[in-house]
Amino acid sequence: MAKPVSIEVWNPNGKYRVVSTKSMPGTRWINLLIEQDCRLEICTEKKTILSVEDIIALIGDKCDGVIGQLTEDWGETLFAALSKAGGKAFSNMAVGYNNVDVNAANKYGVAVGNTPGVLTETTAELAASLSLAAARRIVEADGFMRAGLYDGWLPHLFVGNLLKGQTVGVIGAGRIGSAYARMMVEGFKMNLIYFDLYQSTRLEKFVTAYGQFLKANGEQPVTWKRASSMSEVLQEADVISLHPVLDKTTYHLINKESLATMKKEAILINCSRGPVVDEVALVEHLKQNPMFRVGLDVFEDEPYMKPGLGEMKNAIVVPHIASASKWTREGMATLAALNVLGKIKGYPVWHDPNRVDPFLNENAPPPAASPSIVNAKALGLPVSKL
Ligand SMILES: NC(=O)c1ccc[n+]([C@@H]2O[C@H](COP(=O)([O-])OP(=O)(O)OC[C@H]3O[C@@H](n4cnc5c(N)ncnc54)[C@H](O)[C@@H]3O)[C@@H](O)[C@H]2O)c1
Ligand SMILES: O=C(O)[C@H](O)CO
Repeated sequence: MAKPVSIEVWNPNGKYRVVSTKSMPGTRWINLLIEQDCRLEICTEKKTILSVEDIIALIGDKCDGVIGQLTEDWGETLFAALSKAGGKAFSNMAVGYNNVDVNAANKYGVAVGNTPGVLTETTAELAASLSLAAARRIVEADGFMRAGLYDGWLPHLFVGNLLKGQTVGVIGAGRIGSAYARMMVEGFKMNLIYFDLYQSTRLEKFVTAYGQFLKANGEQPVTWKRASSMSEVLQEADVISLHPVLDKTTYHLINKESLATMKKEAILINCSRGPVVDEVALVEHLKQNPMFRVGLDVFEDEPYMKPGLGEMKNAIVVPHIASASKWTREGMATLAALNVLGKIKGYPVWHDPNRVDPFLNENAPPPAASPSIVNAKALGLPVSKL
């Protein structure tokens, strides 16, 4: 028998019971649900990561939909429990859904939502921040200053890397990877090399046009190259940022062998998912190559770091905050709530998950659709014609 879990209740007499496993930023998502006759229960348990047992207790005997988090294990057990309680809607409050077994959701006919687009620029900005912080050794220098070690300007003090004219490498040039590439190319006049399973024509066009602009103004034009393999990117780039989805093709993409092919003074950024990098191999590489630097937002066994990582001066580590801007987090909450609401109300699925702006406009009612359902096709859900 699962232990009861503490909750806060909104609109107790609502017809549809929706559960959110965490409190989420903003109030728009709450209002949108209660205006549409939902009784909303928000879990108020103090512990950060809820167990499967906790979530089963939250689902209870009758539940129409759940908004969950990327830290939760949404597999067979939870989808079976949700389906038994009459629920057909789940949404992660995240764009990544590697914590969700979509096949299990399909088996129980549960729609799985995610929150693309609203976090693209925010996440790319954190990847750019880590790139700059690593290149210019900002965290090390800050620690030095606070420790009272600064006793005057010196020619060799915290010398780092100039980005201008260097090559930025992007692995996974989807929404976030492309936004990051544009920031680094336009902001720092870096050349681009990227690897993705698909061609990113818009990104290529952008770099070409910016290169032409620079040339017309008497500056060195920036260039782009689509690599035919990931190893080409690792060998050629000075700064490499990882932005693929996590699946079996990207697990430990960066490992002992691939690290060995990178430049000794390269910078590696990971704002995708921890297991894309073999963290044990990375720690060893950082020890052997003091001029190699990393900026990590995600870790292989979150919330833990592999032994030794926290002591490395050439590593910058932050706690999975890439999407943590107020606008983005409130928007993620809105999209997640609307994914669940849309399925409960029988709305179609939005036609383009890359263009979710209409759902984020606070001055207008959202479209009658679920913004992004990743298994819409498998479940045969209708698509909005708007
Ligand atoms: N750190 C964070 O807080 C944070 C925030 C947002 C997203 N993310 C992660 O970033 C990922 C990407 O998000 P997005 O919105 O850009 O998704 P996206 O689907 O637009 O982009 C992912 C890209 O990866 C590519 N890809 C897939 N397999 C590949 C492979 N084997 N090699 C190279 N490229 C491959 C895809 O073709 C696609 O272009 C998410 O899945 C999530 O895990 C993390
Ligand atoms: O996948 C995601 O959305 C992130 O990891 C959290 O923003």
